[in-house]
Amino acid sequence: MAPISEKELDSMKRRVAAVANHVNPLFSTPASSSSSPIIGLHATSMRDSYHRIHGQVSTAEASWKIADEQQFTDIIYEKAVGEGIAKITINRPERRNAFRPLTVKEMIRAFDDARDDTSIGVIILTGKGTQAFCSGGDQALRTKDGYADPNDTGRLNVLDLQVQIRRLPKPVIAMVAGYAVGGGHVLHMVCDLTIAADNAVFGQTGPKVGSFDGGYGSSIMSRLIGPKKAREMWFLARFYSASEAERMGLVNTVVPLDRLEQETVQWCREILRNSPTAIRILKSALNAVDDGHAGLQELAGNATHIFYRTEEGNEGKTAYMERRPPDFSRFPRLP
Ligand SMILES: CC(C)(COP(=O)(O)OP(=O)(O)OC[C@H]1O[C@@H](n2cnc3c(N)ncnc32)[C@H](O)[C@@H]1OP(=O)(O)O)[C@@H](O)C(=O)NCCC(=O)NCCSC(=O)CCC(=O)c1ccccc1C(=O)O
Repeated sequence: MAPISEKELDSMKRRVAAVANHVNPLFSTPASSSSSPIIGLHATSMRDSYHRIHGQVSTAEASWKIADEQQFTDIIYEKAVGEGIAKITINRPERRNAFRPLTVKEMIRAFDDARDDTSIGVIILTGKGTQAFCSGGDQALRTKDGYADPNDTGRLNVLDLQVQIRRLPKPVIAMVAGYAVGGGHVLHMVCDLTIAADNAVFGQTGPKVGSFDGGYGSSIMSRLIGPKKAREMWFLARFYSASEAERMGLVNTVVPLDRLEQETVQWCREILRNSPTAIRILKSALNAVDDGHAGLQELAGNATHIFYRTEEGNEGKTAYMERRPPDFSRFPRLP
């Protein structure tokens, strides 16, 4: 038998831990979201039978291991030891984590890896340090074609990243400390959930610096905060505090800066003990109407994915391979 690589071993450990975390009650302090309007309900539900059986998720710090086989320079790519969480950190704090084309290319590779790793169930996107999540495209590298690394033709390759996050069949959580502005603001909006630190600042700067995002940056924003507020945010290009952003529906919760990662990891753990297939389909379902044909394709692709795992789906393939007519008669025509 071929020896198991370190990567495969890591992956196996994460899958086993996911099962263990589900069946073993892990009693610890309940998730407390000071700003959550449903805190009372959340606290009450801790006494129901689900919580008696499953307990609370652990609030222990995650232990991160670099998953950097691809030698990144502009990002840090990590996976939590023993649990299904990946973390992608934009690592240009001296530029307030502005992205250049290389940064985006590296993020795309890391997201691809996290998608393909079956032991990963949730991905955190964040920025290095506490001053910025991301300040958008690196203006020093902006050319008339878009953003270009030295000797390259310019492009707007962050648009590919936005589509990748939107279609990725696992939840992506933006963990925001400091500025999330310009294209950085669009990135957090494209993520499925946003957990903000109390020092977070949100806003679009495009109209001030001669740029705009008329794609997801406009349509998703309008869905999140409503058409009037979206116009305000783009036309005036003001900045908003974390609490204003929470009131507007731009973020899921706001926590003290020193609890940002703990809270985010706790949300990841809560997601991880739920059904991966349910989460996968819900993500595509929640995007489907807005994403039109692409949304339908994503949702329907999930149906095919599940169908391939059924006896009925398999009978068609097996019959074809055995050069015989398929026998679908044993499968009921359900009402
Ligand atoms: C983020 C700030 C508000 C932070 O202010 P402050 O804390 O005072 O720090 P500074 O001293 O300003 O900055 C420190 C240092 O970082 C450099 N820097 C910061 N942001 C950028 C940036 N975006 N590009 C290049 N460099 C940046 C800054 O120059 C300083 O360097 P020094 O050498 O120390 O002087 C503030 O920094 C700020 O307002 N930054 C600019 C924000 C901005 O306008 N971003 C660009 C918006 S446009 C965009 O992101 C387009 C993205 C895109 O590709 C796109 C294209 C097409 C469709 C959609 C999109 C999309 O939106 O994604």
